[in-house]
Amino acid sequence: MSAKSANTATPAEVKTAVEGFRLWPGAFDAAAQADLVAEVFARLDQAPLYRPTTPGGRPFSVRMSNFGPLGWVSDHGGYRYQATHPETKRPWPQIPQVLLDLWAATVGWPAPPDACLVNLYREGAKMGLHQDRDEADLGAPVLSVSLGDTAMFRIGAAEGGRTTTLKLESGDVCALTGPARLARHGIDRVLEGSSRLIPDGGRLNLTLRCAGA
Ligand SMILES: O=C(O)CCC(=O)C(=O)O
Ligand SMILES: [Fe+2]
Repeated sequence: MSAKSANTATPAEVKTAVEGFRLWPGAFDAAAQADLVAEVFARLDQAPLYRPTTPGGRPFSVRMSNFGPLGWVSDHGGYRYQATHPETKRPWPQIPQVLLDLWAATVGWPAPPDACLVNLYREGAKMGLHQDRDEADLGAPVLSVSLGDTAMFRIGAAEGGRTTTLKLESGDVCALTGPARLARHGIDRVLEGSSRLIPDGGRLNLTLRCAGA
């Protein structure tokens, strides 16, 4: 299915080496990317980016916030979803409509997402290989939008074994579905300065999930 709602000239889904890992390169055109970045930063005024820590107490290199009824957080209490920002204690802002439309146009899951994690990568930030498994229903897909600097994304099967690396560029959309829902994945590095989309530079990643029951 095309991601027409993302304001594009019918982006095509491309085949990848990992079954269930779906990729729509250039799903957002330049104008749609700029609109989305503006919408995201306006919402971040209400829910500022912050640097979470791992349950063991190490700060993430990525700065984070969330939109939607539930937001992913991490601290000494573990990984979980909660309805409020850990620092401001306020509810997260709403998920932008364009992202809800994108979800409906791509992954075809009957329920809308209730969580949108916002990741900002700057100054060498990266994300180690991991699985997304803090959601109540691990059958629901995970959909992610890349904006700004290009990322080197690594992905491999849930069980382990060899991994594949591919570039995620600004405007690309990808999804972990079906057999790839629990795929191990991470961001090895971000190619600093490869895009001028984000004010003050960097890479923004928006990840939509069905987190609650
Ligand atoms: O930044 C990305 O593209 C991946 C982010 C991710 O895997 C996560 O937040 O769980
Ligand atoms: Fe992830």
